[in-house]
Amino acid sequence: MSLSRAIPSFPVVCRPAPGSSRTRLVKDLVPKSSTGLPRKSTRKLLEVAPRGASSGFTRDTPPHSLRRGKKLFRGAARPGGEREGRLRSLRGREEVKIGKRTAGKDDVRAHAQFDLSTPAEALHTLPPTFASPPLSDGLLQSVRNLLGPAARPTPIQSLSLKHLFVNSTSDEPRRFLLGSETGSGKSLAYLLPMLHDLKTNENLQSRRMGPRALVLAPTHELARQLASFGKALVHHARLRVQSASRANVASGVKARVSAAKMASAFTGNDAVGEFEVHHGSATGHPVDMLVGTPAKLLEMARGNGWNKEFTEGEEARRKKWVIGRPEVRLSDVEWVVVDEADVLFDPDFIDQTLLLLSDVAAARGKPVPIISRENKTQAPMLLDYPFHFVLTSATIPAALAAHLDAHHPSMTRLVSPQLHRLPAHLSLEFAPYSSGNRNAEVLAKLKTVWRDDALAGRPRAKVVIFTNTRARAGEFGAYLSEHKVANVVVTGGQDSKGKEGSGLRLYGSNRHLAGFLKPMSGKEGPSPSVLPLQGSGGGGRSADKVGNDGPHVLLSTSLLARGLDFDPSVTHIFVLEPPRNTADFLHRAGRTARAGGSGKVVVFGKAGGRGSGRLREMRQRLAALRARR
Ligand SMILES: Nc1ncnc2c1ncn2[C@@H]1O[C@H](COP(=O)(O)OP(=O)(O)OP(=O)(O)O)[C@@H](O)[C@H]1O
Repeated sequence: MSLSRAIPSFPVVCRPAPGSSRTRLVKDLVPKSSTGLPRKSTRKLLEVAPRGASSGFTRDTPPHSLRRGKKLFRGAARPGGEREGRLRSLRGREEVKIGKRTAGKDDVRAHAQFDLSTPAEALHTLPPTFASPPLSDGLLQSVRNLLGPAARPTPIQSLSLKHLFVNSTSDEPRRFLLGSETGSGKSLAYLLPMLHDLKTNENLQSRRMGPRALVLAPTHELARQLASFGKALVHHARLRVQSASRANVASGVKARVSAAKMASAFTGNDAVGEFEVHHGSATGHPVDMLVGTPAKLLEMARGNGWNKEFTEGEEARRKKWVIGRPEVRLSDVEWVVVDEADVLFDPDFIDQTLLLLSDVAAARGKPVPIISRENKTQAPMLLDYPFHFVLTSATIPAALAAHLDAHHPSMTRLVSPQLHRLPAHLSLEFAPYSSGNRNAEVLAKLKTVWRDDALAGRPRAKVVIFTNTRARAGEFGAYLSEHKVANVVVTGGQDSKGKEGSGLRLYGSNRHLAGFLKPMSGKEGPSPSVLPLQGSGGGGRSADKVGNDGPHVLLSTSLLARGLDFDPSVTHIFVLEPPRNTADFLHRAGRTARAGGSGKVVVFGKAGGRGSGRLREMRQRLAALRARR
């Protein structure tokens, strides 16, 4: 089959909204509204890890030793709209019934934002260790190298070990939603069964041209990190993992790579720049797992410029807009994972995501209907994708749950008991601005953190500061520079002219970001940051090796709040204004206190007057999540 024939010929009925996905992600990650599709009566399989498992990062004892029993919960069928109606009628009352228990206002608030329909008390026997089987020997070795020999699976990983490893001869597509709090190891929870399956069913003789697994992520930064993680895992399994995302280079540096080089990266030859190239193996077989944003993967599958408005006629010729050659074919794709599914199914991304999924289905010879959120009158229809389909998220907004109810009613939802909660060892401080000079107050707080570190003999904390706008990130970065505090600003709209990129303030490149991200190891042994886990929750600071000569302050918007695995040396998150919704807050806060480690979030906001309600509201919402039983 030629590459062009792999591209579906049906008309495109949905186009991504204008502006890059990256730009829109920076603006707002709010799941604004549901897809508009009516909720459907559904019966699905739900299972939670036991509550006693806590965050699950215990190293010495199996995390599930406190299990109280076992039971597979099958959620009762829910008539369309029942939950929404129930919530409406509940608002304003002090105590209400949710399921079998009485809930307070707190629960009602939490229910309004997130899907909490998975009951918390369904208890199970789950695998307490990483073992072979079900893992292959090679994967097990990689896990031990990455996490240390004593590492135990987290609850979401135990659920995955139990349910996602199935008889490899089964043709039945696996469909799962994995939900667990930030930093709880969801990447491994989907990578292990997927890589295991790819290895088990590997056939080096077949003339395969395209990837066998796609992992979708909302940002290039996350795509690159997931690809690095995947590479570390497949070291012993000898599979090929590739990031489709271009390097995030410093301002003014151009890193275009020719289509020929792109193509060669997928056939085992070398390339530079755009791709992190895994040098060709002896067999020269193409990439097994490809990670990228939906926009990037669509571009590779359909050809560069496929979504430009003017592809034919005078204007196109004038502007030299020509649809490029497809660089990758989708007919070999057996697995699709949607990481950060709540974002990729939110209104800003859902069209691209669904289009890519339908392209894969069509390329595999089983086209599915293309649904469009614009066509709200459509009846819910099943999307029976001909591949294994796994979604993961640290938050399950009601809109995502509605989409799954409507189109994937049989999808199994596996959730950890800590879903929609802050990490166990994360402390929270609210810091209302007390003067008109907000910048000075934040700087003073920063200095207090570092002074405390010095007094305690700890290495200086790295601090990630989130703002709601790019302008604010840039402005505060400039202020810090004036006060001799080196910082990096990584936002979706860096100054491409490099105007402000001089001096102490750096406009983010991969190198600068790397100083804050957890380094990847896996070949020789665990990375310094995962070896010595200290304190009750483990996850002590890494050795002072991770770019600690560079800036200790990173400023960003929501761009970096999703999925990125920050180093344990990032012990503080500053949130300069309350984010627009709780989900965004949970993701920002979750960049610290990862993998059972500890950390602190300081939330700034107006103390009084106009706009002060947002801080109060954020407090109430977080209290609601905390109070949830
Ligand atoms: N079983 C384990 N024991 C110890 N560390 C682990 C374990 N599983 C994963 N980790 C580490 O935990 C960190 C967080 O993992 P990961 O990024 O997959 O979390 P996540 O749940 O996807 O978070 P987010 O929701 O923020 O994307 C990683 O550094 C990973 O190496």
